Amino acid sequence: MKSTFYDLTINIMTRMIEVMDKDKEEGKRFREILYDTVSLGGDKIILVDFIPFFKWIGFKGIDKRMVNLEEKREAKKMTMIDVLLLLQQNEPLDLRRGKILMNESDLAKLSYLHAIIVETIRLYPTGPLLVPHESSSDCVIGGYHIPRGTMPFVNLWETQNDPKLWDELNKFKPERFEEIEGGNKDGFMLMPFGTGRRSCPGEGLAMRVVGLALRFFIQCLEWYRVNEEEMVDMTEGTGLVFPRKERLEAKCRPRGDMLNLLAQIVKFSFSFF
Ligand code: HEM
Repeated sequence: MKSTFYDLTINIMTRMIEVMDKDKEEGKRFREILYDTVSLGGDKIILVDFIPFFKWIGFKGIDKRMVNLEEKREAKKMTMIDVLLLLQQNEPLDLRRGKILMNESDLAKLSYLHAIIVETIRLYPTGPLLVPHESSSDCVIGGYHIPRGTMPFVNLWETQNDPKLWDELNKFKPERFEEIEGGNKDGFMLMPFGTGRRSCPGEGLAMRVVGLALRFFIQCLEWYRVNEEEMVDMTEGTGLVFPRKERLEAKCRPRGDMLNLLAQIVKFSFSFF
C-alpha cells in the first residue's frame, strides 16, 4: 500500500506546483528532490543532527547524497493515481447515478470517516515528538525554568496514549471523535498537527486528501487481509514520520457496482502507457 499512497501524495504536491507555476520543469524538479530527500531516511538525519561526530565522518554518505540531491533525475511515469486525478478533473461523475462523485464537499457529511482518520492519528501520530522548537528567550513550562536556546521535545505519542486522558485508550474507537471538526481537540490532549502559531499549515489539505483517498478505496474496492487467519501487524518502526515496522499488504477487488467506473479508469490509463 505504501507505494500507492506515496504516488498519491507526490502527484498531488507536484500538480499543485505545476498549477501554481505553470512551469512543468519546476514540478518535475520538485518531485525528484522530494523522492531523494525522503529516501535518505529520517532516523539517520536526526542522528547526524544530534551527534555531530557522525557528520565529521560522513554518516553512511548522507552528506554526499544530500549534496547530490538536485543533480539526480528519474523518469516520469503515469501512475493509476495520475489517471484518477485526471479523470476527476476532466470527468467529474455522479454517485447518485451509479457513478462516483470524487468531490471534497461531500466529506463534511461523512463524520464517521472523519472520526476514523482522527482516531488513527491519535493512536499513531505522524510526528510522535512533534517538531522541535528552540526557545528564543527564558520561559517556564509546567513549572520548570527553561533557559533561552533550549530545545524541548513534546512527547505527543505519550499524551495521545495516556490512560489518564483517554477511556479504553488502546481500543480503536472512532465514535469518540464524531463531534469534532478538523484534526485537533480543545486543550492539548490531541494535537496531531501541533498547536499555536507554529502548528501545521497543511492540516486542512491533509484532512481532505486523506478523506478523499480513503473514501475512494472504501467506495470502489472490497478489502481483504492477505492471510485471513492473521490480523494486520500494527507494530511501529523508527523514522521521521512514524512508519510501520512491517509493510502493509492487502488484497482488494472492485465492488460490483463500481465495475463500470473502474473499467473507464483502466481504459483511460492504457491510453497513457
Ligand atoms: C496527516 C498529515 C500531516 C500531519 C499529521 C502533520 C503534522 C505536522 C506537525 C505535528 C507539525 C509540527 C507542528 C509544531 O511544531 O507544533 C507540522 C508542521 C508543518 N507542516 Fe504538517 N502535517 C501534515 C501534513 C502537512 C501538509 C499536507 C503540509 C503542506 C502542504 C504540511 C506543512 C507543514 C509545514 C510547512 C509545517 C511547519 C510549520 C511551521 O514551523 O511554522 N503538513 N505538521
